[in-house]
Amino acid sequence: MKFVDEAVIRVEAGDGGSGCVSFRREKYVPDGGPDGGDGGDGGDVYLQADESFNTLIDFQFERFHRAERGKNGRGRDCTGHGGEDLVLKVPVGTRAIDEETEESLGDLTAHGQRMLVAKGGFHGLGNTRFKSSTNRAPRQKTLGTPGEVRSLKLELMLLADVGLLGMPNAGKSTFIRSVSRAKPKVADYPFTTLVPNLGVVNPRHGQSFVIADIPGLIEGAADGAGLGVRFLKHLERCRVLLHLVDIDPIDGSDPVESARAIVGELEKHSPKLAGKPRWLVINKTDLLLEEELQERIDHIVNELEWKGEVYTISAYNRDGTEELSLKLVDFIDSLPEEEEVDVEAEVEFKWDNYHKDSDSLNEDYDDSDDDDFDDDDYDVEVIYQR
Ligand SMILES: Nc1nc2c(ncn2[C@@H]2O[C@H](COP(=O)(O)OP(=O)(O)OP(=O)(O)O)[C@@H](O)[C@H]2O)c(=O)[nH]1
Ligand SMILES: [Mg+2]
Repeated sequence: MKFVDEAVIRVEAGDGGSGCVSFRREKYVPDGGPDGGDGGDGGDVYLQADESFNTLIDFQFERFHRAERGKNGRGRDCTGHGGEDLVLKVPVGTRAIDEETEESLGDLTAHGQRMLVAKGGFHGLGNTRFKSSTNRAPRQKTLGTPGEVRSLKLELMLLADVGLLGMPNAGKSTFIRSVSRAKPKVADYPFTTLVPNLGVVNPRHGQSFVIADIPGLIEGAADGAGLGVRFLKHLERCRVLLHLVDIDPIDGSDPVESARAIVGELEKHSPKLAGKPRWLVINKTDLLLEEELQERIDHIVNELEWKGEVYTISAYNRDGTEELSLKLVDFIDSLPEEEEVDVEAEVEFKWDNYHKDSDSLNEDYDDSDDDDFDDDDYDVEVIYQR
């Protein structure tokens, strides 16, 4: 399964509707007072996690998303309607990043969780608001403020329980093929896998886990060699990592050296990942005769001074793979639940002082000595003129 896990979109909140300048005009009521209503606030744009989506592929095709503008105010004290909010459904596990500042806005980690990503504009005020004892026929109004516009980078962290690590050609894709229904390409050359693959493993009825196959790592990956370490981020949420080691590499390289290189890259790139439970999985046992096999396994384990779990498999023959899957499902089930996420809580909005600007805008209007109706009319929407 090909996984689209990044998308850049543009979100535009609605502008605030403008206030209105209008005066009451009725039979037998000469000189009716001001009755221009306020505009409505612009609609906000939210991201909402939804477990029925598991890729960001829709956002690759539809990049522009705009919430509704607030309606302008009208005469007879009619306030304009607020613009409708726009809620974009994204898969659980999506992270939103501001493309310009590269600031992470937050992660959506549970179904139903919402995050505000663009705040709608604040409404403009109608002329009713400017009425005072000295100015009973004000002709001021304010315009709505523009809605926020933002370029967002969405990243989907694959929510895999088990992550596969290893050199190119170690047999990672063969392993995921043998234990799940995922069918990534397998070939006898390095860097066959170019995008992460996910597979669901179901070793026992009612118990399953998700496994992630990522492109192989090589020495220097943390500095960009090969395909680099950018795919390691997909393993950040895994509960356990499987380090696959080819027992008899076709290019004659030393499995111990290769394994050390992987651990080195992991530590260099992310101490958090390096601190996760890691199991050694020695693959391709079918390539060696039995007497040679045990010797080679012991050698690898001793040289690496490996203290943790060790498994030996032949991913190709499916030898030992079922046992490993059962151990994995039991291990994952035995772990304490991950921190509870408060689903009700909205993710904090980082620009909550946004309205400060629109408030100060209104203070600029000092109508105490503004009796001159011919004053700058440029932004006044005149509905009624005496
Ligand atoms: N004999 C034998 N060959 C295997 C076994 N597992 C994988 N292979 C072979 O090793 C080669 C590489 O396998 P892949 O599964 O593509 O390896 P990978 O780790 O996904 O490689 P990259 O995607 O390049 O990182 C293929 O030719 C497989 O057929 C095994 O258990 N025994
Ligand atoms: Mg592969």
